[in-house]
Amino acid sequence: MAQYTRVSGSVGLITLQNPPVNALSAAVRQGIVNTVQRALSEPEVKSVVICGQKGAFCGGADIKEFGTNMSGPPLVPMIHAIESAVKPVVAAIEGVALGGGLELALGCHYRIAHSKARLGLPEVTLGLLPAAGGTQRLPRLIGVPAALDLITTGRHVTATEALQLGIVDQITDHNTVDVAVKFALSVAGQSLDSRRISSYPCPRHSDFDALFEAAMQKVHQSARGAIAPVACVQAVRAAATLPYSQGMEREKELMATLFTSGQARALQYCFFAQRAVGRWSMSSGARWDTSKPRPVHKAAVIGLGTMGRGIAVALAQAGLSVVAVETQEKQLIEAKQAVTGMLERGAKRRGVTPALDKITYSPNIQNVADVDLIIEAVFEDMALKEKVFKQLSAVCKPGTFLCTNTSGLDINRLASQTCNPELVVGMHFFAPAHVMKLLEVVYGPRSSPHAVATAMHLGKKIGKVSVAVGNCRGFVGNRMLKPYLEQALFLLEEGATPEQVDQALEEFGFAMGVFRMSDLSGLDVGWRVRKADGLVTSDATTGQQARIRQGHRYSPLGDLLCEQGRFGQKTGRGWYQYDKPGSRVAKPDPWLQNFLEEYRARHGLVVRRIDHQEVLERCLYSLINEGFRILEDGIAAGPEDIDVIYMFGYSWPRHRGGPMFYASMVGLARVLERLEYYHQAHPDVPSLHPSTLLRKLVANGSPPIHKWREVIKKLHSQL
Ligand SMILES: CC/C=C\C/C=C/C(=O)SCCNC(=O)CCNC(=O)[C@H](O)C(C)(C)COP(=O)(O)OP(=O)(O)OC[C@H]1O[C@@H](n2cnc3c(N)ncnc32)[C@H](O)[C@@H]1OP(=O)(O)O
Repeated sequence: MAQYTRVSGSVGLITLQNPPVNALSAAVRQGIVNTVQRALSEPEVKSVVICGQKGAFCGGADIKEFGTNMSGPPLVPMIHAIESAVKPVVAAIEGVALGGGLELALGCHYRIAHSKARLGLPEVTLGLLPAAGGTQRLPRLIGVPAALDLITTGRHVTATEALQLGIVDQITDHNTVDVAVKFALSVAGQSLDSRRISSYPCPRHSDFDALFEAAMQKVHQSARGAIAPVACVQAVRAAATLPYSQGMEREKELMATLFTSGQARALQYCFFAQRAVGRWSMSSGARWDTSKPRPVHKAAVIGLGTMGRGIAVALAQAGLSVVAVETQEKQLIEAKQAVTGMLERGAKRRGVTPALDKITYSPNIQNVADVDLIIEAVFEDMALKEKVFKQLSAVCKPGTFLCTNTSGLDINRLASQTCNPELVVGMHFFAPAHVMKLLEVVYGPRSSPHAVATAMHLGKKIGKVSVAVGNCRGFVGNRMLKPYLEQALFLLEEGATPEQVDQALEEFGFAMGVFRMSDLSGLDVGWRVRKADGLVTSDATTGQQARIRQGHRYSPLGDLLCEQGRFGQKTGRGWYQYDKPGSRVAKPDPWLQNFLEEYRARHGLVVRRIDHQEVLERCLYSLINEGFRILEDGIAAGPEDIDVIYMFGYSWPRHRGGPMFYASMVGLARVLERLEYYHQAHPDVPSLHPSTLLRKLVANGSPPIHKWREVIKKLHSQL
């Protein structure tokens, strides 16, 4: 809807009304068309102001309408009618002007923004392009390089940057609508010839060919197979090289190909999935809307290794007071230096003062006595963590939440070391902890809803996308990673090379293939865990028996590399070779080739040709299969939780919508059929055995992903 009022005698004020962000639904578009017509037809009205209700101008097209048969007036002629108006139209921008919202503002003759407003064309992040004239008007207004940057990245700009770029004409700290009305009165009757952006020539550039070639190269490098950024460059190129009307035709054509693409569906699913995870629930039935977080003003971090340092930085940057504890004197000094550097670099990037005074460093665990919440980040060793939890429980004030940054150990066991197990939750950060957006908040059987609510709330405060998950080995992310890594090793045994496996996964869209990623994380990390689990030793050294553990197929390849001191990038050798320890450029290693050949010969393994399809199916479907088991076990509340974890923590390509969404796109029947096929070929690999939930979903006619929760509920009620 849009409301129309006449203010100051001669200004028609149009207010978009569709809370919370005044998205351009069919009703809002119809409202704009009607009210603009009315304002233009009333002789008393000399100028018009468009604003949004409740402090938000407009969050763009209504994403919920995409995929439906969109009725109501289309955006392009609506904006054209505003631009062609003979009375000045002023956009009063408060809050956000994003996507179609900014395109609407670009159709107005003047734009006045509040100093706190944010503007942008984020359509690319939804697999689309700004197809309401945004790709044609913005380059004409601010030049091709700046428009390319905004349209291909989708980044939001502040009002100040928008003013510098020339997107807005004025910014104000006062009531934006009042300022806009006053301005509208002052420009009433003036010529609008120079105010219609579509009539501007696109600013020339010394070498358009080179500029667009560089832009295309840049998006190809960063897009990892996403098609929208490429279409954005093509559309801006049309603005630079064609008359406006032909440019609009090109924009429409390109949008048509994007609009119906699977990538747009995936990215729009991601948008809503990211918001859905905030509405968390626990398997006990406790939920986000009935569980109140407790305030956290002061926090402590125990253990200042890589993770602890990142966590301390993330907390301090969000304005919390932090006690950073490291009992090893030398480590404490090094950590202080490192954290100071991280805070200074971060502050420089963001143009703020570094939050150095927010952190106090201490070698003494007793100094956490007055904090509200503690995050333990000591070495990943159960005995050590148990000891620390016991100590913490004795020294902290009543009500202090005790969190652990374990990546997979049992939360319940740690909770049982404390006097108040209901205050214990996992906060699983991802490295580097001050950069990576994902936080798994892990609840054990005794964690209280308040503890979960507090950790989720804190996660949001420090800028993380937090997902609440249940307690099991590896939680959601690392539990699903296990079969994926396992398949990659089996593929090497059967004849593939690390380069081949990585290439297939990188072409799929992962930032790094499994072997390059393992080299980066350090091969010794998993080795230590496998040793603790008693998996590394075997009575046999050759033949099939040497590759069986606890009754199932096991590949000792990773263990053998570690025994050679090949821990990955940090030692200069792993699945690849590197120029020197710490170098990042991975090169195929002839040593590894020989090693694999000898290994296969020793174990009587027959090499065969493995294609990309098999690599993808075995690695991804086994991971997805585990995802179904996680849903079955109630460890994740819904597929969105898993998908968000994989997109934000494991570089799963966003344009494929997360592993569970991807499975729904491939077709559940197809995933089931391929898992059955591979399980028949490898009956000693349980992770290839299709899960009950997958079978149930297929038996139920493979319902769309938003209906899976119903099937899961039914399944749980049958158990
Ligand atoms: C046919 C097409 C022709 C022309 C091309 C035009 C295309 C477009 O305009 S595409 C849309 C472009 N706009 C965006 O991408 C903005 C999306 N929204 C956001 O980035 C954020 O929501 C926000 C910055 C506007 C606000 O952030 P925040 O304050 O953190 O709130 P939430 O993100 O939680 O959002 C609150 C609530 O609003 C829903 N919502 C937000 N934007 C839209 C939208 N454009 N359409 C529909 N719904 C929207 C969001 O889902 C939340 O709802 P729930 O709480 O129910 O999840």
